[in-house]
Amino acid sequence: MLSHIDINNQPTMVDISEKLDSQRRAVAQTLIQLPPSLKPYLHGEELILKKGPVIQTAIIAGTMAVKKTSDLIPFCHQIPIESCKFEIEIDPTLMVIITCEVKTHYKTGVEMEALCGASVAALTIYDMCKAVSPQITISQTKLLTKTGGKSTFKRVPQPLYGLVLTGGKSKRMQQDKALLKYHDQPHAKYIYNLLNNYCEQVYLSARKGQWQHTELAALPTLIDHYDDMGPLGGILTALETHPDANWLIMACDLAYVNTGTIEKLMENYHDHVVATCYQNPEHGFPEPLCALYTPQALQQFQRAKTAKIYCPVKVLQMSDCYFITPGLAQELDNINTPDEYQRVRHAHN
Ligand SMILES: Nc1nc2c(ncn2[C@@H]2O[C@H](COP(=O)(O)OP(=O)(O)OP(=O)(O)O)[C@@H](O)[C@H]2O)c(=O)[nH]1
Ligand SMILES: [Mg+2]
Repeated sequence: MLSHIDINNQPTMVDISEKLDSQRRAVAQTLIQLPPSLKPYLHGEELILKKGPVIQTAIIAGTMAVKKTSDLIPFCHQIPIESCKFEIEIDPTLMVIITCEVKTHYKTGVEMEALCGASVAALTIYDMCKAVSPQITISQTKLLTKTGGKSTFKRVPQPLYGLVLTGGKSKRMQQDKALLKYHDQPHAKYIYNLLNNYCEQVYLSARKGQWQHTELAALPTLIDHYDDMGPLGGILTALETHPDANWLIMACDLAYVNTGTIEKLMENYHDHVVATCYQNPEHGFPEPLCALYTPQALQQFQRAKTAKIYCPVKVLQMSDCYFITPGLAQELDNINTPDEYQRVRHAHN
């Protein structure tokens, strides 16, 4: 029998009286697209309107809503809320990203509380901004994660494909970087296997006939649709081949990447940005050749090609990205010359 229906087929609150307490956490998110007419009211991370500070008010409203969830949703239990945190970010396109995290130590989960909090915070922003313009869209209210209790939930990119960029000419290295060994196999194959643990399908990105008669020949490959465009040509080929996919994209000359490098990208997956990517710890620029792209990347790369911008760093600099920092400074070093290669080999041994 369903626990939401009683013996008379009437709806009922799930009986949790016999359940034991456990630590629980839920994170929900919602997005609000504000129109450009609100731009003049933006002061740093706050929107100041006649009615008051919008973001601060939304956080207060959202927190109150979290505590009131069981009053609003008929079969929600009253849950002792032990922590409620909001993060509200406004991106350059005036997309407001509301994230609400709720914790409790109780018999049942707090996902409804997190969703309710995010929703009411969004409605509060709507209410405060509508006098300037009602051209506001609230969208994509969703649960991001839920832990504790019987089942854990985590939102994952779907579908997720992998791409190992190998189409370069390795001029500086004077031998194919994709075939160099940092572990016990050609490094392109090592990265291919690494990505395969997360992706539905992984491809090498290469020029026509490039890996004939090598260990890489047997791996599924996407042949560049565009010549002389460098990695951008390979990335664009992949994005065009599966336009609805998310992509983990990695260059074959990243000697230090490991499971942790990918886990961190996956943990920070956000479907409303163009890419989740590492930020170079020294120079601050985004690292496009070790990144998790969403389907929004296709349009950005096509635009770049039309504008004759072939540098993937520039494409990401012009895009809305979610930045993360590498664990170790060297984690994303690409190895381009025989000297660098020897140094890595020495360090390994
Ligand atoms: N698919 C594809 N990948 C490329 C292309 N050019 C470079 N790449 C890959 O992009 C990554 C970074 O490129 P570079 O560091 O310039 O590598 P490279 O061009 O082989 O090396 P150099 O010839 O020394 O510049 C490497 O994984 C390359 O294999 C290309 O035209 N097509
Ligand atoms: Mg090159």
